[in-house]
Amino acid sequence: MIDVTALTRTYAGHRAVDDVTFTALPGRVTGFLGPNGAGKSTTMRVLVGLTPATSGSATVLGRRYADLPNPGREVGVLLDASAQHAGRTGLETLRIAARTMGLPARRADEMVERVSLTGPEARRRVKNYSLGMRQRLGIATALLGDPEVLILDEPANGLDPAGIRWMRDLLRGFADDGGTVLLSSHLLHEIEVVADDLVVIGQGRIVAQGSKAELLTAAGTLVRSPGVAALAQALEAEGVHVAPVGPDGLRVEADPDLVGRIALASATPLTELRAADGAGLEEMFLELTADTARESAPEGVAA
Ligand SMILES: Nc1ncnc2c1ncn2[C@@H]1O[C@H](COP(=O)(O)OP(=O)(O)OP(=O)(O)O)[C@@H](O)[C@H]1O
Repeated sequence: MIDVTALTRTYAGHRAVDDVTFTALPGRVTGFLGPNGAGKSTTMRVLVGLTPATSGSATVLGRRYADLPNPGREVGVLLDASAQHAGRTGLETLRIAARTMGLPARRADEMVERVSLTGPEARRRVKNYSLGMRQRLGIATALLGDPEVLILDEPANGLDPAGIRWMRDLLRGFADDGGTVLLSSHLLHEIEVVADDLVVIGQGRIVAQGSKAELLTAAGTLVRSPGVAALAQALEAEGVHVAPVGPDGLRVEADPDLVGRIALASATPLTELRAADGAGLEEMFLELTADTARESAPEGVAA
């Protein structure tokens, strides 16, 4: 269980994290999603005591991370895979971490297997590791103490498709066994597949949160029609909010059933009518973060 309440972290007057509140529950994977610079890493750094909060609180298993007696046994953390000691081998890294946590050395060997590093890879110095191998080593370190909670910042960075699949299965299994997983990403698709709950952040502020199912439902209906203008008018006359999608489509904040009935009543032909899930979540993410993403065009400039 992770609890973040009214958390604010300011750097030189800039609110990197601004009044953020969310919970990550046991048995669920919570995806922490936002564009670059949104405040994900800062929130996670506060959670694990690497950066103090300016105000608000962040607790893991009901306590501040710094107050956990043996944090590695309770919380597995992967914040920056490139922060590992470059001159040590992977196995040495794990053995030292095991000793620090009071675990037997064989636990390190078990973790090497768990993250599918080969024997020769585990005996190679970390400076010669690929980014994907560093991520696997970082995940092995996080899992070493058999924690209840995992906090992972962009863990899929550098993993190939098979590695991403492997990590997804690992996180799913961890949550299914009752663990709490908080993982961040700036890529919706990466998170969409594995997360049960989503917390979306832009410019330090939460812009949406809820179960993936809820957020998908909130994405409404996608409808296309050769008479799209008339359809938009009919829907709006019923008090239903619409937004254009392409030349002949609308995204409608209502169920497909209601949209179909209004189309029938207004005798407007339809070429497509469906729940706007999947693509809807992506659109929602882009919309929610468009104001905050650095890629968005400045006001008054055509994109
Ligand atoms: N130590 C620091 N000093 C000053 N500003 C900082 C510091 N750490 C983070 N920031 C600023 O806080 C904001 C949030 O950064 P953060 O790294 O938390 O974002 P993020 O969502 O993790 O982004 P990314 O996806 O790029 O990793 C950014 O504007 C960043 O420049």
